[in-house]
Amino acid sequence: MASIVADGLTIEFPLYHVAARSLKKRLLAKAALRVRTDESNRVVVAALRDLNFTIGRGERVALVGSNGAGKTTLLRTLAGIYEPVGGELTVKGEIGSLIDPGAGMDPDSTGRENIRLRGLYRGMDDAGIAALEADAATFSGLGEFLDVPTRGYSAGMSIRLAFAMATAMSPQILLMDEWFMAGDADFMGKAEERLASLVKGADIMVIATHDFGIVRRWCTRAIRLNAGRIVADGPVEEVLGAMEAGTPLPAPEPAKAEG
Ligand SMILES: Nc1ncnc2c1ncn2[C@@H]1O[C@H](COP(=O)(O)OP(=O)(O)OP(=O)(O)O)[C@@H](O)[C@H]1O
Repeated sequence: MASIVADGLTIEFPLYHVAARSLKKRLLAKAALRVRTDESNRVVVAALRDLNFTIGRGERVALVGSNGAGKTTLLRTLAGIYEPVGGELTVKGEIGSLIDPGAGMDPDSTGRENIRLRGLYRGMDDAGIAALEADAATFSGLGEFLDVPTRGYSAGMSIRLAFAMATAMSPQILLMDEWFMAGDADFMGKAEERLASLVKGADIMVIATHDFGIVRRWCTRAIRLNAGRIVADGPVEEVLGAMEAGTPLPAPEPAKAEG
């Protein structure tokens, strides 16, 4: 059964090019809550700090919070793109991610080749790959562009292909960034039904979004992040209601300084 368990999950990014002593000092003083120096005297930004949560089967979770809160970082960590520097993350179940349209695509290969590569990566047999190719070709509506290297695709074309490929499979855990819901109107009209059945078929969905309409429509639970910490976690109306009412956040704790 699909599940996600985070226990003290922490993600940090080193900030390179911050070697000059005075700049480092100024940065640390200004952003003391989020930035610290590590044991190697590097300046690091704490993108996620000590997160604890469990997501189980049937939950559709929205990650909400202001810019830089950590939503995308958490989504990417769940997808296995970032390694935690602290704590533990246990993800059980096959993941399908609609996070970066270019992720997992070879820019020098054509759309069609990328579809085949994805099928191979998923361990599909020839018949499965042919079916995937036919389905993604029809659904993406890319026509002759399917035989052009994806490097030359516009953002909208990349979304179409990524969407077509991802929704042709049915992952147990669906990870999604909101802009996957923001394709052109024509395409989204067609995509809507498919997205709904994808969400329905998944055991767990996690979506990062600023759009409360999307949250209310698709989600059962909201986790609110602020400066890399969870500040609220509960039913959608409870979390969004507090955000809309402007309920003040608890005072943030500074990142632990080591250097
Ligand atoms: N690759 C990276 N290198 C360095 N810092 C990063 C990196 N990715 C994210 N960060 C930092 O981590 C913090 C969280 O960023 P993140 O993109 O996860 O926020 P977000 O909630 O998704 O924001 P937005 O709503 O603007 O997309 C920010 O301070 C950001 O600058």
